[in-house]
Parts: sequence; C-alpha cells; structure tokens
Amino acid sequence: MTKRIVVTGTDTGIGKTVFAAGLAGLLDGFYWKPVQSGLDDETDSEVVARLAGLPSGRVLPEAYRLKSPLSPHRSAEIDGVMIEPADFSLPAVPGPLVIEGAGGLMVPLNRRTMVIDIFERWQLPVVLCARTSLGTINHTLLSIEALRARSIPLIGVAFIGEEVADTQRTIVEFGGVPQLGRLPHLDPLTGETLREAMIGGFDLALIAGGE
Ligand SMILES: Nc1ncnc2c1ncn2[C@@H]1O[C@H](COP(=O)(O)OP(=O)(O)OP(=O)(O)O)[C@@H](O)[C@H]1O
Ligand SMILES: C[C@H](N)[C@H](N)CCCCCC(=O)O
Ligand SMILES: [Mg+2]
Repeated sequence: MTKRIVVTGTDTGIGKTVFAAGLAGLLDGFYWKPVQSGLDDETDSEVVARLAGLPSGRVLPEAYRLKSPLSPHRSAEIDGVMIEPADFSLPAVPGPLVIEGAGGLMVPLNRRTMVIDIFERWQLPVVLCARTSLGTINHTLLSIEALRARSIPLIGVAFIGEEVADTQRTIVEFGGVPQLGRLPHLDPLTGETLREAMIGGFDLALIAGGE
C-alpha cells in the first residue's frame, strides 16, 4: 500500500501548502489539492510545483478550480458549480501522495458537506499544521477534538512559526498528540531553504513511517 497523508490546518493561511510542498519533496512523492478556491494569485499547486523540487507531473490536477478566494462552498456558488462529495475519489499514484485540504477542517464544500466529512470517509492519516503564535492553543485543541470525534487518524501536529516552547508543550499535553516538529518562518522561502528546514525540523519516519 502506498503512503497517503492528508495535510490539514487550524485555519486558512497557516502554512499548509508550504509544509505540504516540503513533505512531498522529502517523500519524493505526489501532491494533490482537490479544491482550489482563488485563481488570480499563484495557486497552491503552482506553489508546490515551484517549491517541492519534484519532476513535472507529480502535482496532480485539482478536482475543482474555483475563481474567488472564498470558502469553497461560496466560491462554487459564484461560479455556478456544485461540489459533489462523490468526486473526491483518491487518485492512484505510484508513490507517496500528499493531499492538502482547503482552509481548516470545518470549511464547507457545499451547503451540506464540509472538508472534514471527506477526510472522515477517506480515513487517511492526517498531519495537523498549527501556528505557534498566540491563539493557536484553542484552535489546535478544537481541531484535534473534531478529528477524534470522527475517528480520523491523527499523526500529530506540525508547528509553523518561531518556537514558543510552552505553547507547543501545552498543545501536545492537552491534545495527547505527538509533536512532529516545527517549520520556522523562512526568509527567503525557496525550494532549497524549505528542504533544509524540513530535514532539520522534522523526523520523516515519525510522519511517514509505518503504514
Ligand atoms: N514557513 C514559512 N516561511 C515563510 N513563509 C511562509 C511559511 N509558511 C507559510 N508561509 C507564507 O504564508 C502564506 C500562507 O501560507 P500557505 O499558503 O502555505 O497557507 P495555507 O494554510 O496553505 O492556506 P490555504 O488555506 O489558502 O491553503 C504564504 O504567503 C506563504 O508563502
Ligand atoms: C481562499 C483561501 N485561501 C482558502 N483556499 C479557503 C479558505 C476557506 C476558509 C473558510 C472559513 O473558515 O471561513
Ligand atoms: Mg494552501
């Protein structure tokens, strides 16, 4: 069985795409963003293609490409598109697959279905990306509780940002989850600095080891 990992986050703009690019690169794998909302700026798939250092073709096409940078349910409505949960069948690829959600867990895809509903159906192991800055304890513990309530397997938390030791410890202790590592703010953010920070900041075996 090929390794498939879902990358989610406590919010939008948390650093999921950057982390997912680093992870897909380290795994020498594939990346899939099922729902892209917002097409005017560089899309998540384009960012990953730029940062992950993967051969072309390893970034799979999105299932939905929606124009407005809004919650997918609204962006789809504006485009006159109905997001169908049945469309989220997992692509078969000959290597590790990193899948990135849209925003946080309870982001609606239509008026009845949220991102977390698709994750529940997949039952794939999840990495939860979380900020280290103030406010993250609440958001991260709520996200962990939501995953547990649906029995979605959680690999652990990947912190993004500067080290805030007590915050990270508090999340890990209250949440009862492994801390997978931390990706600092990178300046400049390039394929090279990302790869180096991923190698230095994470134990890949903890994230992708076993099956
Ligand atoms: N480790 C990092 N170092 C430097 N910049 C970062 C880092 N992580 C994220 N950023 C920047 O922060 C912004 C948001 O990050 P990113 O696009 O990865 O968020 P996201 O969680 O994937 O958002 P979305 O919900 O839209 O998918 C981007 O401009 C990105 O370049
Ligand atoms: C447009 C943005 N960058 C993401 N693609 C979608 C974020 C949806 C967030 C919805 C919400 O939680 O209010
Ligand atoms: Mg993203």
